[in-house]
Amino acid sequence: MVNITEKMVKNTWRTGGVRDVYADFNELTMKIVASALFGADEGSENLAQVGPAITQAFQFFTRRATSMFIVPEWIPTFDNIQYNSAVTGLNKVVYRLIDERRSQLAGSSGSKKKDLLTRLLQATDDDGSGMDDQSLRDELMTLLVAGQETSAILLTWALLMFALHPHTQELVFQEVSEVLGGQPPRQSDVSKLKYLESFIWETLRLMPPAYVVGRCACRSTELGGYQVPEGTTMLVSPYLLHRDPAFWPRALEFDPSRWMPGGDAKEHMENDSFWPYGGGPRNCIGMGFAMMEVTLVLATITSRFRVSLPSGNSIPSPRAMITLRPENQVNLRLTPRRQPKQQTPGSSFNVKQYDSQDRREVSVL
Ligand code: HEM
Repeated sequence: MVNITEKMVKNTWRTGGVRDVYADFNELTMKIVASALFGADEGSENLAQVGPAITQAFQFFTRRATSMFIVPEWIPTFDNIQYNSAVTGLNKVVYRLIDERRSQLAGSSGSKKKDLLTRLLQATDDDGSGMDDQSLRDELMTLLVAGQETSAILLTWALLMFALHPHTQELVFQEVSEVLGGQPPRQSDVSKLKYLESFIWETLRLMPPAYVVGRCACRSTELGGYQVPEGTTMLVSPYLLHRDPAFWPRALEFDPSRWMPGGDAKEHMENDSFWPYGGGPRNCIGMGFAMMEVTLVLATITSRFRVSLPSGNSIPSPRAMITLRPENQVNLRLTPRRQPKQQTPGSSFNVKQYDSQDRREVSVL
């Protein structure tokens, strides 16, 4: 994760300037998730084919989700033809990857790759049988689709929050400098970056990428005084829940310190008024991956750049599609920071330096 982010920062963002961070994060999270799932290397032909095909399939579903009339997929409209060709392209790449890896693992030297594909290919049922190609393809595609865009959106809203609440950005910078001592972040640093974690929870509270979560009643029941017939789909909105003043004091205020020790937010994780990753036994399987990814990416970026909204630009707004994604481009200014001298990592960071004068409600979003 860090290597891929460092490459983006060194190659694409090197001199800073104004960038559409939403586009950059979509590319970045595609590379990260593809590398974790099937070891697709940056610049590889496989990755070059998967990225655009996923984007095309997503655009199709987005248009579908917001369209009044749904044309069955077998009718050869322009949209359907494009979608079917994207799926065919994706299948071709994923089946080829599975084939190649199967052969490598069967060969005498095995495969050095320790990604999810290798692990799934090595997994067996109690009767000794492994997964067939279609099940493998379905697993990989589910994780790729569920794990790429959501993380890109969260990273985008996080950078926008940095720009809108500069004092939180400086606090993250101080903590990151203190903990990392000028070195790139490592997995073991994640648990030490408490303020950054709080910042991410607060971004997820106000701007949850999965703004709505569905449940289907498997039998008729009564819920909150309403009769719910079997088969009914019900939608719960984390977006509304997280902004409800009945559950959240100062609900519209962006205040990461509410998640710090002594703050009042953590109890909401237990009382079901905080649902950015859903809830119950079918909650998000990728939560740990996403939190690690977003922490490492933000730590890498914060130590190198100050993020701001270019003067004269309006605040980018969200659009509730399948996910709560930015309506348009999210152009932010990245100003390179002077690199701090390498120092011994420490832990004297103190959130009491928090300056409340600069708090601002996010009702504009
Ligand atoms: C910021 C990033 C992410 C957010 C906000 C997010 C959010 C969610 C939400 C709200 C659900 C529905 C849970 C429910 O119905 O209770 C979900 C399901 C799921 N997510 Fe994520 N997710 C993220 C990242 C990821 C990643 C990185 C992966 C995998 C690499 C992933 C894989 C999945 C899968 C497979 C499911 C379906 C689980 C099931 O039905 O059992 N997600 N996610």
